[in-house]
Amino acid sequence: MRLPRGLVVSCQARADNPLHGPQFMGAMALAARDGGAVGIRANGPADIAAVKAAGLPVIGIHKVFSEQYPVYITPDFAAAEAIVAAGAEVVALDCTERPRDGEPPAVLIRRIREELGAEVFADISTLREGLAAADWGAHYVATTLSGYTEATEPKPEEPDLRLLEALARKLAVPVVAEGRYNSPELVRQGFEAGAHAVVVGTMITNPREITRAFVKQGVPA
Ligand SMILES: CC(=O)N[C@H](C=O)[C@@H](O)[C@H](O)[C@H](O)COP(=O)(O)O
Repeated sequence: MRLPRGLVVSCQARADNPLHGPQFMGAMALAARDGGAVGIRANGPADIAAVKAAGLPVIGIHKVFSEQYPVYITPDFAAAEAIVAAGAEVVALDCTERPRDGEPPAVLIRRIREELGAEVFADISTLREGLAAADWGAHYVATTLSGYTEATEPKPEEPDLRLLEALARKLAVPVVAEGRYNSPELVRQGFEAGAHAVVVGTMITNPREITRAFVKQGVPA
C-alpha cells in the first residue's frame, strides 16, 4: 500500500484561480508536507510533476471535461497514462454509475493496475458504487463524489460521514474520506468513522475560498 495512514492534502487550482499553475501547486505541496501531510492529491501532468518535489506519494487525477458526459475525473485510460507518466503512484478516477464515454470503470481499474502498475483510488458517491469498485480491484475507495452526483444531490455543507462509515464496515480495502472535511474536528470524525486517510482540499489550499468563508461567517453584513 503506497498511501500511508494520515492526512492527504489536495493541491488543486483551476484556471480561474489566481493560484493556478505548477509553481503554486508545487509550493503548496511543500507546505503541506512540512505541516505533516502524508500524501498529495493533484490534477494534471504539470501539477503532478511539480508536487513530486515534496517527496510524498501522489494521488493523481486528470480532470477532462466533456459537453456530453458528467464524468470528468480521469475519464479514460489515456488520462490515467498521462498522470502516471508524470509521476503519480496512485491514480484516482470517477467510479460512479454515471454515463460516460468509452471504457467502464471495471475495465479502467484492471488496465491501470496491469498496464501502468499504479494503485487505483476509486472516487465514488454511493455505497453500491464503492462496493463495485472494490470488487473490480480498486486499492482504495473514497467518498469524493458524494454530494456531486444526481444520486446524492443536493450537496450538504457537511461531509458524508454516514457513507464513509458504511464503506468502512463493508470493505476490506482502505476507505478514504474526501469532500468537505473543512475543519480539524471533521477530519478527526473521519478517522473515527474508519477512514484510513482523509483528503482535505479547499480549506487548506484555496485561499480564495477560505477568505470567502471568513467574510461570509465573520464579517457583519
Ligand atoms: C467533486 C470534485 O470534483 N472534487 C475534486 C476532486 O479532486 C476537488 O475539487 C476537491 O477539492 C477535492 O475532492 C477535495 O475536497 P474539498 O475541497 O471539499 O476538501
